[in-house]
Amino acid sequence: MSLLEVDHLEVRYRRLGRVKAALRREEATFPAVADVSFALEAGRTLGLVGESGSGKSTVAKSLIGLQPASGSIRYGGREIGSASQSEWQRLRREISMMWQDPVGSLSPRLSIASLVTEPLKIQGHKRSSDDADRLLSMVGLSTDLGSRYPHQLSGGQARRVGVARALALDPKLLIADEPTAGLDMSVQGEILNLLNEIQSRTGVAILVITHNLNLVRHVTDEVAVMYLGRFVEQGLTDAIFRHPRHPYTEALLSANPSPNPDERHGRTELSGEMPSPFWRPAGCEFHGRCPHARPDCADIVPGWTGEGERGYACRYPL
Ligand SMILES: Nc1ncnc2c1ncn2[C@@H]1O[C@H](COP(=O)(O)OP(=O)(O)OP(=O)(O)O)[C@@H](O)[C@H]1O
Repeated sequence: MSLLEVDHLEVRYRRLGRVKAALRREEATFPAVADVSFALEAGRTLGLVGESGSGKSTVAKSLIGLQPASGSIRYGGREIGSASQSEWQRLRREISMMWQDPVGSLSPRLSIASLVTEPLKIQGHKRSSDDADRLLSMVGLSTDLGSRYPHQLSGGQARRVGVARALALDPKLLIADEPTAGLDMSVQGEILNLLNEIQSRTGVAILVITHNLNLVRHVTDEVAVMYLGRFVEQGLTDAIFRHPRHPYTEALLSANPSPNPDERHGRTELSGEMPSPFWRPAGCEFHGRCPHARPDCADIVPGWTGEGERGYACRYPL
């Protein structure tokens, strides 16, 4: 049994102007996430990648109970998709979310010691300066920083504080949304090493949502590529980086070439913009932007092909 098992997840949002849409008998909601399934084991890291608007954050919000979804979300073997508020109070100790800019969004008037230990307080635990020192040390920060305030930290220190907060309750699952966004390359590397090191020490499972393929390459065991709310390719990171089968995956990788000669493959340029999820193209939803599309791609929805260490949804894979 995996720690997290997601089956046929679907999230629908209301369309803006839904009264007009209802009058025209169009659907008033649209699927921002459709038929998403995956499993994540303890101690493993899965990366969710895709362009802006592909549905990554929506998946994360449904996993932490902030966005109603259909389908099944099982955590530790138990269905949590329809967990009550009080069940979520308990689950929040085990499933932790690290938001983008985790410190910038917090109160500038709280000291760093208060910020890192706040999750303990919210869960009703007594907190002491020892807790703050332990958490700051865990993320490689000097305990002296506890008496400072967020605006006095560098970007890298602030991100470490965000990691400390997210891990304060010793979660089993960490969902990290763009953990390296806005950091320069060397600091990004430090944060990636920190996540890897904490995972090997604690066995926490990590779901990382990102545009940053370097991050995916360095911290994930598996990757799922999202396009218009669906997975188009999913599997072991090494296999996918060595030989992407879906043209969309190759296009994302081409935009961020690897220094590793084993990861040199053809180049696919992405043209145009991702369509809106409520005007979904017929056939393969990627066909209008795919340089390898054939005429029938516009009509026939590609099924899922499982192939050893990965699967993909393309009738004419690379
Ligand atoms: N509350 C909402 N109401 C209606 N539509 C929404 C809402 N939140 C997101 N969307 C739409 O759902 C789709 C998926 O958005 P989502 O934020 O999950 O994508 P994302 O891949 O996380 O993007 P980013 O990388 O920019 O964070 C987009 O078309 C977005 O415009």
